[in-house]
Amino acid sequence: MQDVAPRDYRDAMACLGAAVNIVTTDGAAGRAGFTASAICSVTDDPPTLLVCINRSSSAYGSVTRNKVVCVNVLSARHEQLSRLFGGKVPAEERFAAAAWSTLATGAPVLADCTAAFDCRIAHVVNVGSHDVLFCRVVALQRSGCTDNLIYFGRAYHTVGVTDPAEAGPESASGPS
Ligand SMILES: NC(=O)C1=CN([C@@H]2O[C@H](COP(=O)(O)OP(=O)(O)OC[C@H]3O[C@@H](n4cnc5c(N)ncnc54)[C@H](O)[C@@H]3O)[C@@H](O)[C@H]2O)C=CC1
Ligand SMILES: Cc1cc2nc3c(=O)[nH]c(=O)nc-3n(C[C@H](O)[C@H](O)[C@H](O)COP(=O)(O)O)c2cc1C
Repeated sequence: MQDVAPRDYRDAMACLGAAVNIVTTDGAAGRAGFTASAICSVTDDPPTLLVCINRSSSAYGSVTRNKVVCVNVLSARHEQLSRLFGGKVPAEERFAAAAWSTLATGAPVLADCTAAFDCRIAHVVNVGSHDVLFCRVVALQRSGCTDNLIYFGRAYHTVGVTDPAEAGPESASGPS
C-alpha cells in the first residue's frame, strides 16, 4: 500500500469545505483562542462535539489546562477576525478586535456569532500532530443564524439562507 504524502493529503482536504469557528478558552491557565475548521458534532446524547487542536498552537497549553472551550461559529462579517485568530497575532490583540461575554464555563463567547457551544473537555485523544478534544456542551447561544463563513479551496466563502425563519428562533440555554 502506497503512503499518501502530507502535501497531497492537504491538497485534497482543501477540496472539503468546512465552517469556520473561533475556539476560545479562559481560566487559571489564561485566555486564548484560535481559528478552527476541524470541528464536528459527535452525538446529541450527551451533547458532544470534537475539536482538533495542533499541539504546536499558542492556545494549546491554555486549552488543555483550563479544560474548557467555547466554539464560536462565524458568519461572513467575521472574516477579518478569523484571520486574526488564525495565527501569529498576540492573544490580547485577537480578543481586542471583538466583543465577548461568557455563558457557563467562563470561556469567551463572541457577541454576534451565529452559534456558540460552551463546553467542558471530557476526553482527549492524541493523533499525530493534533489532540482530538471530545467536548461536552454545557450551554448554548444562537443568534441571527442566517449565514456561515466557510473555508474552501484555501479561501473564505459564505453560505446563507434567504429566509431567516428556516434557521429557527434565536435562543440561549444552559446554566449561566
Ligand atoms: N486542521 C488544522 O490544523 C488546519 C490548519 N490550517 C492551517 O492554516 C494555514 C493555512 O492553510 P491553507 O492555506 O488552507 O493550506 P494547507 O495546505 O496548509 O491546508 C489545506 C487543508 O488541509 C488541512 N490541513 C492543513 N494543515 C493541517 C494539519 N496540520 N493537520 C490536519 N489538516 C490540515 C485543512 O483541511 C486545510 O483546509 C496552515 O498553517 C494550516 O496548517 C488550516 C486548516 C485546518
Ligand atoms: C481557516 C483556518 C482553519 C484552521 N483550523 C484549525 C483547526 O481546526 N485546528 C488547529 O489546530 N488549527 C487550525 N488552524 C490554524 C490555527 O488557527 C492557527 O495555527 C493557530 O492560531 C496557531 O497559531 P498561533 O500558534 O500563532 O496561535 C486553522 C487556520 C485557519 C486559517
